[in-house]
Amino acid sequence: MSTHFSDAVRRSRSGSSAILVLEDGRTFVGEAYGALGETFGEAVFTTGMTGYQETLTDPSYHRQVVVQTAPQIGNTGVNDEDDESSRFWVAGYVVRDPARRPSNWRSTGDLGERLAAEGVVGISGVDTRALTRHLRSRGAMRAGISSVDLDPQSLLARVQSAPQMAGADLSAEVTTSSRYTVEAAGEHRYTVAALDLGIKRNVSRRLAERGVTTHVFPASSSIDELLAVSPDAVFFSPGPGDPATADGPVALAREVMRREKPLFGICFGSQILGRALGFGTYKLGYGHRGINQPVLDRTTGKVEVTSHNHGFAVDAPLNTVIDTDFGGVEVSHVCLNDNVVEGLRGLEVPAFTVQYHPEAAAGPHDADYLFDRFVELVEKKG
Ligand SMILES: NC(=O)CC[C@H](N)C(=O)O
Repeated sequence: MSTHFSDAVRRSRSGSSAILVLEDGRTFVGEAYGALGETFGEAVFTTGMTGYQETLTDPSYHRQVVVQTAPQIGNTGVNDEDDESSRFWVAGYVVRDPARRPSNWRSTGDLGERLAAEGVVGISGVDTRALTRHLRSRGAMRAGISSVDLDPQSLLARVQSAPQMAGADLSAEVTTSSRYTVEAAGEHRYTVAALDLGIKRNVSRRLAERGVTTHVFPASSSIDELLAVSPDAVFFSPGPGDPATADGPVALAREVMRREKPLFGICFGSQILGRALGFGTYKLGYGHRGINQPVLDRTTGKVEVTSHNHGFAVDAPLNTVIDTDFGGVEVSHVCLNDNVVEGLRGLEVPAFTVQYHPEAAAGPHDADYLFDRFVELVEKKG
């Protein structure tokens, strides 16, 4: 460790020191936040000003070191209502200024303590603006956080041998071990079989509000297992990892479409459906993560402000009807920041997808209508 560097480590504000090392060698010094220890993952930034609890519990962040661009994190503590799954999933957590004293009427605890209890190794006191600009110009990359080894060179060697996100097949690590059911709220109207590739609770909640009973299935389920609950429709969930690895779910999506069951896919589910229709997927430079991404719904001409969390995207031509094994398909939604494909729609097969998060949690509710569209598709089919 250079003298200059150890001085910086000693100067850190309080508690234990920690370092963050990116795979290109860029290093940030700060304080340990959450659990003490060492962790590795893909460094990505999210721009949401609210919703850190939903972010931390979103399974799609599995194996990612999440950088919050919002400078103050933890102000409203944690509560018993906002978890999007049964645990924290992020591989590591990077913030600038953690709240010393959380305050909110729903708060039941402190974020730093919850991070520690969940075993999430984090770092605070980081210049998250500089880090974000670095990731934005160089791209998302592997990173390590350590409060046990403060030597950047030795940490860098381990960062460089950590697994990449490209090629990562993570569904089996986040999916439910057995099937469970989320009952419709009020009168039951329809039954949906949902493939859990890393589902968020708000998806089944949004469906339940519309009279849908959702049976949530493990990622490795077969078409016969799905059909055994006599679903009116099938849903493919969001989830972590590289869609290029998801051959099992891609084959399943083709089976669903062959049977002309209505099919809706969100995010990872959208990428899988894209592949099932014959499109490729690719890795974005630094991804879309935040809750104010503008998306154009080309079927209505309306712009919606939406919640995103994706590092990969579907490669499909924007301005034409595309001929696929399942008939004509068009790009229904695009991101207005960069023209990335944000949704697909079958013109003959009853299937559609969005690459972003109509379930929000966190985020605005502009895209809530997509759950209505799903139910309308089921109605039409029935
Ligand atoms: N939220 C998601 O479903 C993410 C999908 C995929 N893992 C990506 O990063 O693009």
